[in-house]
Amino acid sequence: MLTVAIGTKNPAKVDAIKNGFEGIQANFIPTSVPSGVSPQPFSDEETIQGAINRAKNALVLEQSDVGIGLEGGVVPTEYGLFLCNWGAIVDSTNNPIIAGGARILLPDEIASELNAGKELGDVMDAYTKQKDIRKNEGAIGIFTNGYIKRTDMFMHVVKLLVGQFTYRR
Ligand SMILES: O=P(O)(O)OP(=O)(O)OP(=O)(O)OC[C@H]1O[C@@H](n2cnc3c(O)ncnc32)[C@H](O)[C@@H]1O
Ligand SMILES: [Mg+2]
Repeated sequence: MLTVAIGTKNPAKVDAIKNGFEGIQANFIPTSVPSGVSPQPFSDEETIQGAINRAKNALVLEQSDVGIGLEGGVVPTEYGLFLCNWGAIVDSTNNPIIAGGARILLPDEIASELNAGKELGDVMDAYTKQKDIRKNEGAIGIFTNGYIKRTDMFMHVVKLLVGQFTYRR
């Protein structure tokens, strides 16, 4: 059976990966690996690099057939600060395949906290007076009023990855 190393133990990401591998029998191994980028990535490039690093680190650590990494970040634009999300999938033969997720603008009061150096996960917990928003509906779930939760958004990314991966194989 295909072994898939997952470069995180965050349940919002792990569930997205398990559900995104629709129709494929696989053994999933969530594992803690370094992203190799800052805890709060601040560009598409840095967020992509984090996703690729997680995928490669997980593959090597677990000696699996496939490694997969998901990374959240933000991107400053003239419209404000966007949430961004990226994923990467690797096997031992291929260059990583990458795919991006939905993006929405963060409210200015959240953006200013991030610009001051805080991590979105911590800011969201303080803003909502809840714990571990990042492991549950996420910022995207809060600001879309629950219409798109973090795991839904990441599952879409995972399907983009798995689809490209199986097409090329
Ligand atoms: O355990 P890991 O896999 O690291 O999961 P994480 O929730 O920290 O996720 P990322 O490292 O990919 O996200 C980078 C930062 O952005 C935060 N973040 C990203 N998306 C978020 C969301 O939708 N809701 C809350 N925090 C989010 C997260 O807490 C980190 O501070
Ligand atoms: Mg993190």
